[in-house]
Amino acid sequence: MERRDNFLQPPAAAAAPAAGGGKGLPVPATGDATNLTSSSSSTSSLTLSPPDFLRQVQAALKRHRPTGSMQSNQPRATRVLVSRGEGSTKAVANPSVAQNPEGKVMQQRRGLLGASRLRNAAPDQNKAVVSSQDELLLTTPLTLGTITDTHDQNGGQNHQPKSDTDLLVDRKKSSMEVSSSQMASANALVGEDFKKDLFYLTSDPQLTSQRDNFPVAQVADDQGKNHKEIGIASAAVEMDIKYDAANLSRRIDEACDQNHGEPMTRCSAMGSSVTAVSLYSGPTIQSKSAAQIDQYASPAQMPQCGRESSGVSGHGSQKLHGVAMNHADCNTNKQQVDTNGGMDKPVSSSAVCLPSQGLSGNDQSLSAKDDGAPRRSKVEKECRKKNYDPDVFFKVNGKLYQKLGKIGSGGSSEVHKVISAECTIYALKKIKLKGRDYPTAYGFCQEIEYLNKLKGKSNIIQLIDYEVTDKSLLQDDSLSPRDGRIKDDHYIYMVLEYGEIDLANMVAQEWKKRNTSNMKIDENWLRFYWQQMLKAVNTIHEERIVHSDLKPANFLLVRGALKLIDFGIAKAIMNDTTNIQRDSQIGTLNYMSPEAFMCNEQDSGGNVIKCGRPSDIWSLGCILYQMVYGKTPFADYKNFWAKFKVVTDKNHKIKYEPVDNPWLIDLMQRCLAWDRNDRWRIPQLLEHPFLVPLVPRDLPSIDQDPCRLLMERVRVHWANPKLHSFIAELEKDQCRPATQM
Ligand SMILES: Nc1ncnc2c1ncn2[C@@H]1O[C@H](COP(=O)(O)OP(=O)(O)OP(=O)(O)O)[C@@H](O)[C@H]1O
Repeated sequence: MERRDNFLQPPAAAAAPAAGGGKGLPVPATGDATNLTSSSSSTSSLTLSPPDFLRQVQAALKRHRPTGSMQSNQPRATRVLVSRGEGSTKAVANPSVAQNPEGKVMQQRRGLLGASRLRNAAPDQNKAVVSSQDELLLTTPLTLGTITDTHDQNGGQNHQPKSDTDLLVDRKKSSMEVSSSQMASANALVGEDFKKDLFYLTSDPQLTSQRDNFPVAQVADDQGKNHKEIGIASAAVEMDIKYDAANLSRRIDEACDQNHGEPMTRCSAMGSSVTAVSLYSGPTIQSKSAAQIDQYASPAQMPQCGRESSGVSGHGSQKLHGVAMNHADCNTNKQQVDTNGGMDKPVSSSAVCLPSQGLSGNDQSLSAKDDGAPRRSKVEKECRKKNYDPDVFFKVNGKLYQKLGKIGSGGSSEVHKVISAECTIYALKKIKLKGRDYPTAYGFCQEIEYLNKLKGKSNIIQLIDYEVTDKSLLQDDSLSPRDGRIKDDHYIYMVLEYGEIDLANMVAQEWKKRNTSNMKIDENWLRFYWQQMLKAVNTIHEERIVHSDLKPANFLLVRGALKLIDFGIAKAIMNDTTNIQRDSQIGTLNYMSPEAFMCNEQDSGGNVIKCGRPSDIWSLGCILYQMVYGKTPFADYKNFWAKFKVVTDKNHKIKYEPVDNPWLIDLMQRCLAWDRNDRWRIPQLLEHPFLVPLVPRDLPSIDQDPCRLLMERVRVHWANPKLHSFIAELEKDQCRPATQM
């Protein structure tokens, strides 16, 4: 009600937007920023004394989206981070850290990591691991003595600080060509034994290289269940229907149904006698494919178990055929392939080598032959020896995911598009641990912790499965800190819902459209995504998590809805003050709040500056500003130091060019108030008039009511500032928020 009353205030009675502590809602003025942005908090005003490290920073480095579905030529925001481990080793140099001996810091990490919960948390999609807030990791104070300008050329995985005084600005691997090797598809035997989940995947590299144009595949829903088919890479999935016959026929039906009633491929399923079935969406195969496949698949795997030469023309345009074959077929094809050197024959599909028991392949379409048990068992034996090809597959908790292409590289990870045995597309995030210090590695595990905590939340990317190959990271039986770095080849794998495109690309596309057609802002587009962003961030704030690295690239579109990703530097709020201490990773420059820049410094009142929810609100404000104006508020300040100076200057006025809807400017100002206490919280923002337009109230419910019609007419001209006072006068007595109609 307070808010509604505020809506009704005439402009004269309204306080200045940013100076009102976020409590009042004045009728917005026009786009003149100078009298709209202010800050007035004693608590956060600072005597600026930038830490030494900052002087070392030359510039924030930019990263680019990879090619592929999310590719863009737009410069990418780059997170600034300081190696956690290095941060802690520099504690001596940093007074704030000196009070927190490294050992204690690390002990906190381990103790609060909830490692046992991680360890015990079966990667069960249906079972969220809920942890109490108290158990969450308290991060170490920011230690900024260690910053190096390390250009990470290896997928952001080898952060080796150069010197004590260097600031590590993580330069993410920017270009992301879809390497053919990453996208290689080949026949390979999956699984070391023939258990229920035995399956066999293959796809043609040409098809995978056109990964976004593929006709059919499946994408899991939030919980990784109830697969839906969407356009995606061609892949053959061959299942041992001895174990899964019922599902198989259902899936074939589904696949056909999803393809608008047309079979996406010719599927051969011969009841219980059929040993394997391939589902294909049938692009053209050319002889080149065979060479590629041979190049990337294990040569030993392919001829024996993997291939069938279906007679598809090497340069024709025939579609691939669904294949059902048994071991005899494998062997037959082996001979064919071998005869041709394994390279010059087109490869049309894969086949699976199955155990002999219960198999009697008689698929007529392929003239499958059963040559008898002795021969089968020989093939089986050979097949059992095979392992998966790591160039082609990832293995996570024993499950294989075939690589379809690299999506991107983050500061610490590389992310691949993969397809599961269930023909579901996922994103697989792989974090290399070798060479990292233990606190950093624990930090990576923390992201898993948060994603587990956020399971089932529709606006957060869902973690389907994960594996930490260094099991010691998941043990909390010893709280003693571990020194040194991880020496062995260890990885963290996270199987995630797959996002089709990120907001950064969408904004870039929108702006391209706007520029070419001289269009104005599409407010509905803005409202639609802004509201979704707010809701996503509200979800984590309600869970007492601060994301700390909100930027357009961290919102992914999944089946039409925005979802939040990348909790790599997210932090749990530890107490009711909702302030947190920030870890050594400090966010992405263009979206960083003043307090993020000054984290752990002292304000004029001697209070330590901390980052909490308001810091995320600032980042959201920067994103909104970028959506409205095509650039972030401080984009013109090119290097780190210039940015630091201007963002931390409470007297700096952000420039807001006029826009048609003045509420939009008001909204940005609510988010970009310099004083974090003046920034609005998400529940307020969700009620802002930009999202919830005011409508007439207390009017007769007669459509033709003249007063209502007048109000609607006025609303059409809402953009005209001259009408504001008139509207305000009218609404004072006549209107109420739409939600209360
Ligand atoms: N679930 C997903 N679906 C599709 N793409 C994804 C997914 N998760 C991450 N990506 C993409 O992979 C890239 C790196 O991912 P992510 O941001 O999680 O890694 P990071 O190492 O934490 O990077 P950053 O330093 O940007 O935070 C990004 O380009 C992102 O869009």
